[in-house]
Amino acid sequence: MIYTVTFNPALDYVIAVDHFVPGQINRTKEETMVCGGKGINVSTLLANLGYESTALGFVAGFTGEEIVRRCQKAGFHSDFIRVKEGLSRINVKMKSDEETEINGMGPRITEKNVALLFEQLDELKAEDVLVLSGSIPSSIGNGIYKEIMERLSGRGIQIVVDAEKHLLMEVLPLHPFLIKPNNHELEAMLDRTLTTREELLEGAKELQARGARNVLVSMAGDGALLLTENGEIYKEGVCRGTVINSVGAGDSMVAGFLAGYLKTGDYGYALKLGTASGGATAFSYGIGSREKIMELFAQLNEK
Ligand SMILES: Nc1ncnc2c1ncn2[C@@H]1O[C@H](COP(=O)(O)OP(=O)(O)OP(=O)(O)O)[C@@H](O)[C@H]1O
Ligand SMILES: O=P(O)(O)OC[C@@]1(O)O[C@H](CO)[C@@H](O)[C@@H]1O
Repeated sequence: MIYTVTFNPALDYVIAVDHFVPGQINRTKEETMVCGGKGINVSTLLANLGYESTALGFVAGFTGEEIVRRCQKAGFHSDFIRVKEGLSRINVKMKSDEETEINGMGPRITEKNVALLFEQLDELKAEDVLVLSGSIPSSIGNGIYKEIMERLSGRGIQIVVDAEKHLLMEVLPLHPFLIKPNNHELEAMLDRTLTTREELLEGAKELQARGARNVLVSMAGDGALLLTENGEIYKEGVCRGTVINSVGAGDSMVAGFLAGYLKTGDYGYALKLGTASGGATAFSYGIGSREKIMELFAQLNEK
């Protein structure tokens, strides 16, 4: 079974505004609400591709109940812990001349809540896959991903981590199966500018030297490169299409990559399916559909 953990799920309010001007009243010309949070996005795309997964994490209030309802509708299992106070966040994703995001803080998670999550994670079995992704609410220490990985260490569980700088840096010595920083996150982790593909590859090698098994570096409209644990290097461009909103493209890439790898064990195939999945989401409101992913996957194989 694949499990995803989203510490801070969200409803993503995705809007389009013509030429957004700060400090003034702006009006939307399009708006939609989708279920979000990185792990939930991974579960959604996996479900679109026909893969079963269970989404774990914390929800609160009426927004939390709506997230649970939407997860059910999207066709994957969820077993969220209900936090008594506060509200799951509503994150604003605005497409205008530039893409702007305002992400909420989310509810306060207590130690008792975290203990319940640990009980759930203790049930995982060898061969299960665990995806840890997204930010951690300020009420929980930043060491939580490391703590989870230490707790599960030696049990044969493949762990994928997609998170920002410190969260990711800390887990490298615990040998995550896959990490997927984007180029900006890689720069932030290594504290230097990485402009060329060669520089990005050097950066990926550094993260591998610190313990990551496979390093997938995504570069939005410039594609992605993969450094595998066998030392192979794969590069992939992007699919053709019109960008609607790229929020969740990275999560979709992780999900597509996982689905492709679990199906074939072939890294090149996994990267292609990840690329098609990232593209499908960038070209959609919300997470890409199976139909769109397959159309883009065929496009990549034309080359
Ligand atoms: N503008 C685009 N055109 C085509 N494909 C795209 C575009 N943006 C993203 N993708 C696809 O999605 C993949 C992941 O995108 P990106 O690097 O933006 O991830 P990310 O920064 O983690 O995204 P997010 O945090 O929004 O989920 C890219 O490697 C590419 O295959
Ligand atoms: O605040 P975090 O947890 O870092 O990111 C949350 C988020 O921006 O990530 C997803 C896209 O990757 C969105 O669905 C969601 O709103």
